[in-house]
Amino acid sequence: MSLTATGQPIILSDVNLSYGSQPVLRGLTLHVDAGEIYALLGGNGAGKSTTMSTLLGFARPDSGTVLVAGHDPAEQPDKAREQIAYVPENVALYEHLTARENAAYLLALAGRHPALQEIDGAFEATGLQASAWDKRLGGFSKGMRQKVAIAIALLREVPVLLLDEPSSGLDPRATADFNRLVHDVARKGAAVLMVTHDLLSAADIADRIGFLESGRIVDEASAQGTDRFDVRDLHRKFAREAVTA
Ligand SMILES: Nc1ncnc2c1ncn2[C@@H]1O[C@H](COP(=O)(O)OP(=O)(O)OP(=O)(O)O)[C@@H](O)[C@H]1O
Repeated sequence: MSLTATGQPIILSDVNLSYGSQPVLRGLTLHVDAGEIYALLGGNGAGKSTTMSTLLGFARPDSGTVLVAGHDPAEQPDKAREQIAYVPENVALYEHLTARENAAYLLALAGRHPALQEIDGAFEATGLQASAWDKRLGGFSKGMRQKVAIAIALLREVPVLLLDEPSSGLDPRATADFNRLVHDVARKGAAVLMVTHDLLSAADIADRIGFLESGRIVDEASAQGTDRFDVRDLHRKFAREAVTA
C-alpha cells in the first residue's frame, strides 16, 4: 500500500476545475485519513460527482493537487484506480453471472485470484444470504448488489473506498446493514469518502462531515469520540447551504 508522506490516502488540495467557462471546483481542499469515514454533503450541482471523477482520474483539474494513495489520478489513472474501490450509486455488475462468478471475474480483472472460500467469507461478512451466492445478479435488489460490490471491495484490500450516494433507494434496514459494513471496512484501515444526501447515514457513520458549496468546503464538523452528530443541526446547515448554493 503506497501512501503519501503525510500518510493520507485521499488528498485534494486547493483544487480548481472548470467545465468550459463554468468553475465547478473552486479551491477544494479535503483530506481523508486511513481508517476515517468522511461524508461529503452538498446540494445539487455543488460538485460532489466532479470530486469523485477527479479522484478516479476521469476529470483533470486545472490546478491544485489530487493524490490517491500517493498517485495523481490525472497523470497515473491506472495506478490510482488500483488503489480505489468505487461503489457507484447504481452498482454495475454482470447480470448473467452469479454473485460468486461476478466476484471471481471482477477480482481477476483487478489481478486478484481469491479462493472460493475467501469469496464466500466476504459474502458472509456483508450479510449476503448464502442462498443468493449462486444466483444470477439479474434478480438482485439494490441492497444485495451493494453487498456484492462491497464484498469485492473487501477482497481487493485497497486503501481507498469511494461511495456515491450509497443509501439512495435502500430501505432503513438495508441502509443500517450497509453502514455497518462501511464502518468495518474503515476500521480495517481504508479511507472512506462518501457522497450523500442522507444526513442520517452521514450522522450515523461519518467521522467527519464536510459541506460542499459551489465547489469548496464551507463548513466541516467532526464526531468527538462517542458524541455523534446532531442530525437537526446538520439539516439546518445543509438546508442553508442548499439555499445559498
Ligand atoms: N461533463 C460536464 N460538462 C459540463 N458541465 C458539467 C459536467 N459535469 C458536471 N457539470 C456541471 O458541474 C456542476 C457540478 O456538477 P456535479 O455533478 O459535480 O454536482 P453534484 O454535486 O454531484 O450534483 P448532484 O447532487 O445534482 O448530482 C453542475 O453545474 C453541472 O452541470
